[in-house]
Amino acid sequence: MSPRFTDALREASEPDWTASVEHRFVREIAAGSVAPAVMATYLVQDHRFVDSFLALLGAAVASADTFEARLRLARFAGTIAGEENTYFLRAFEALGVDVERRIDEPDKAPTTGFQSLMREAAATRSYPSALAVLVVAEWLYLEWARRCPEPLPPDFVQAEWITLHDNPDFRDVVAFLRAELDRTGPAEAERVSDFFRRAVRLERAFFDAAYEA
Ligand SMILES: Cc1ncc(CO)c(N)n1
Repeated sequence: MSPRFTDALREASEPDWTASVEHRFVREIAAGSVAPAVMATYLVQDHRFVDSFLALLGAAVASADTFEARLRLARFAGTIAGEENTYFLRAFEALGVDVERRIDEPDKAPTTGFQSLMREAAATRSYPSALAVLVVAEWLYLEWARRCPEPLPPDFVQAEWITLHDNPDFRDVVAFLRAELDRTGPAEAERVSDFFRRAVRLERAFFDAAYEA
């Protein structure tokens, strides 16, 4: 039996995939021991990631080939714009990150890298290319969050960052995105593989960057 298209993509993205889901950040957040300064640096950068991610999700809404997919993607965009953005604002408050810092802190290289990768994927106006980057972002995050054993850390900033990426609705989103890429990706396998590979490399670098002052 041939493997699923998305399983083959993940396999081809090693060793970066495993280095990401087993990253120091993941081990620390599972234990509730991410230093507040690291968490603040990470979340300031990630809020900008989410901005570009939403733009890419919009491109996927526009390029999807079925009404069902458009509905599912649009509902997911609602979750990010609502629940997830509210988490960021509560976390910034708890960590003492003010608006000036959120605006003034320079982008780190992986943040810039993601912004341009997502803009490039959106500009193709190809649904599978947009999906390739979306699948990496959501599947890889589910895979690390799933590995965090109970009990959750007492600090809500760390606990909710885990549960935002491991809950029934999020699992459903990942299953949907993977199924869509399995269905539409093989027709553009070369371009899709390239986007997937580059996105996984950036995920690893994004975690690394949280530890660089
Ligand atoms: C860098 C990064 N990758 C994936 C996700 C999940 O959307 C995120 N919030 N940030």
